[in-house]
Amino acid sequence: MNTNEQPTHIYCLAEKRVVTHFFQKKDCQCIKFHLFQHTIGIKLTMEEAAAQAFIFFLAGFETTSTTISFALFEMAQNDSIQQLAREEVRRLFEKHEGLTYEAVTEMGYIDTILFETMRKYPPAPVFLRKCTQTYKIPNTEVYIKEGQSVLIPCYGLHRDPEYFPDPDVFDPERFSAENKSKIWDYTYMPFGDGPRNCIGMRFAMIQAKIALSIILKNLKFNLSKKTKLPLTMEKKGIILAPIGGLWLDIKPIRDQST
Ligand code: HEM
Repeated sequence: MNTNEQPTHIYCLAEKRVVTHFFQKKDCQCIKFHLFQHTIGIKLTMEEAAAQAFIFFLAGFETTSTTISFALFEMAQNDSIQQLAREEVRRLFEKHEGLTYEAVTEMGYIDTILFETMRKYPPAPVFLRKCTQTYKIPNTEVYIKEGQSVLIPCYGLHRDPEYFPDPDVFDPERFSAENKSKIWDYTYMPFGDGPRNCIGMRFAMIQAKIALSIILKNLKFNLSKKTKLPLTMEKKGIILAPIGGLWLDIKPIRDQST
């Protein structure tokens, strides 16, 4: 790092963690860190360690919380979907005696809700690639030149009526076991695609299902008048976010049989 620059918060945190924990205490984590460096044959500099910590923080936090918020927003407007999801949670909590890994993996309906939420509101609305080899798009005269940046319009593809009829309608059934296979390749990519797709995909799905199941079991929610409809999205952010936020009226469920 350039010593004239102020270290970033993430850099300081990473340095504290790596230096004190890995290098001075020489505990189990330290051995794992050295083994990892040895195995892949790469030595991480402090800046690289800080960059990795930063991308995990950026990519792993807001994306999942945004997805959970939009899922609640859609369920607040679709009471039958909210009720079906709650029934699934109750059934699986009863079957598995609480919130277990098995219960989470069997939450098929909530899976479809999350997939449909990420179709309508992909947290990363666009992502980028850099062309490494000049490529001619088949049956056209269009060339993508080496070194050229390519922007992949995930939000646009997900809302294209050619691939998703009535794209503004929230319909988890699009992702039912029967319908999922009918979706065209590369038209649905909330986690990106290829060797650099989202590394946290499985973790994100589990995390979101745990959060949603606890919320659905204990709370009932409706749309608050404070939410401005139709939603308009912030134009400057990296992660999709509605202007003015999402507001819900939330009530605790006292009688678990309702
Ligand atoms: C709903 C939640 C999430 C969504 C929608 C999401 C989406 C994405 C997308 C679109 C990319 C770019 C993929 C590409 O360019 O092909 C990405 C990359 C990445 N994501 Fe996620 N993500 C989520 C959660 C997470 C979580 C929980 C973590 C970590 C704990 C994470 C870590 C990463 C990392 C490290 C990358 C960069 C991978 C690379 O460049 O090789 N993400 N994510």
